[in-house]
Amino acid sequence: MSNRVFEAEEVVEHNSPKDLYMVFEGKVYDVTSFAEDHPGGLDILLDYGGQDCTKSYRDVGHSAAADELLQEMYIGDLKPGAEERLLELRQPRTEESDAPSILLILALIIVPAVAVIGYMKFKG
Ligand code: HEM
Repeated sequence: MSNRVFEAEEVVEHNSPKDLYMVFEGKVYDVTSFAEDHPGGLDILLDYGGQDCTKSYRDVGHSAAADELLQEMYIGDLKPGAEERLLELRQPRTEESDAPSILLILALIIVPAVAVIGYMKFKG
């Protein structure tokens, strides 16, 4: 069976924590299931979501165990020569969730609370 070949256009779409592809040495890996457990953190992986991580992966000096893990997540090959196209298509990171941030929730509680307290003090 021949390996699936991915276009750069397809790989770049997979750049969120729940759908995360990465390219290493011309091969495409679906690291979604592992991303949350990455010892180096999810955040650093998201920086390479849908992108080539060959250099950074090597620079960290990942262990043979890490290499094996990576092989288990292999899903196909990047179209030959498409690395440059990947960079051209680089998209802004997709954030973890579209739920409102904790800061926003706090602001929504604190602002009315301060307003009510202020009003009560003002009334005497
Ligand atoms: C794409 C698949 C990846 C896999 C399967 C993977 C796997 C692992 C594993 C198993 C470790 C534990 C140490 C070791 O065994 O070497 C680790 C550590 C680490 N990884 Fe990755 N990694 C991946 C990608 C990356 C990328 C793209 C970066 C970006 C720079 C990165 C940064 C790190 C860092 C900084 C640590 C060290 C964490 C620490 O010891 O505090 N990893 N990774």
